Amino acid sequence: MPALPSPQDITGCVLAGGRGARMGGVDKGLQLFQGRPLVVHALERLAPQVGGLLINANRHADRYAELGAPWSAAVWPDEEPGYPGPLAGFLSGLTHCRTDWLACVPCDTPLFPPDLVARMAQAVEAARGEADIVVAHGREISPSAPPDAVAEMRAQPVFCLLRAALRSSLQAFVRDGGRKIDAWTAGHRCVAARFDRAGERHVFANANTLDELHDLERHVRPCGQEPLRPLLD
Ligand SMILES: Nc1nc2c(ncn2[C@@H]2O[C@H](COP(=O)(O)OP(=O)(O)OP(=O)(O)O)[C@@H](O)[C@H]2O)c(=O)[nH]1
Ligand SMILES: [Mg+2]
Repeated sequence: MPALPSPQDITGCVLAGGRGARMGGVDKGLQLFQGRPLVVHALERLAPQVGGLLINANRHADRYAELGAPWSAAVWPDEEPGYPGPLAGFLSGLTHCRTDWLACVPCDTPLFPPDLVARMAQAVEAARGEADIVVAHGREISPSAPPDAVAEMRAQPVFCLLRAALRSSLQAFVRDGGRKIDAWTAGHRCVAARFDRAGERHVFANANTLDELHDLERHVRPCGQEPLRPLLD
């Protein structure tokens, strides 16, 4: 198998299966961002990077199916009940993808890098194919923060590239009550992909509350032909 996964080897999975507790329990992926549901922004940005798409959601399956239709993105819920966390979303994606790799992104981070998947794939190649998981690393700075705001580079583990063969390991981990992403990834060959270039200060800014969502919205160019970008990088 070649060391560099190509887009056709990768299914993109938009994670929209959370409780949205900090947003008052709403279904986050359906919240509007500049007039369109967050899940649509994620699908639109991920589509050119991968061979196919799926959506992981635990509520409003019909609505997600309708929104995913332009990309033929099927909607799958968690296998485990009770909102066990993002690992359950990874598991659902690994169960239903038909490619060797799965690229996960959350639904609440509309500025994620347009070359996210290619750079995670390059990290597999840099490891000469000796990697089963790539986790994105980057800063998480709101576009509304002052220009001199600083934040540490840190793992952004819901942005990851997973080898599909990890499914049974993840299923066992989740069934045994495992919930922490890093506890699971630590048992596998895991490498980092760094997103620290000019213009990448805000790429992992995510909306966990409605205030954060509106704040993010105010500081991003209205959508046009170009991917969403912060007003000031
Ligand atoms: N499938 C699935 N995905 C989840 C679950 N919990 C969180 N996620 C996803 O993981 C990503 C990051 O989670 P959060 O930003 O905390 O979103 P959330 O869990 O909906 O929000 P809070 O309830 O406020 O923590 C989001 O894309 C969520 O949809 C879960 O139990 N199942
Ligand atoms: Mg979040």
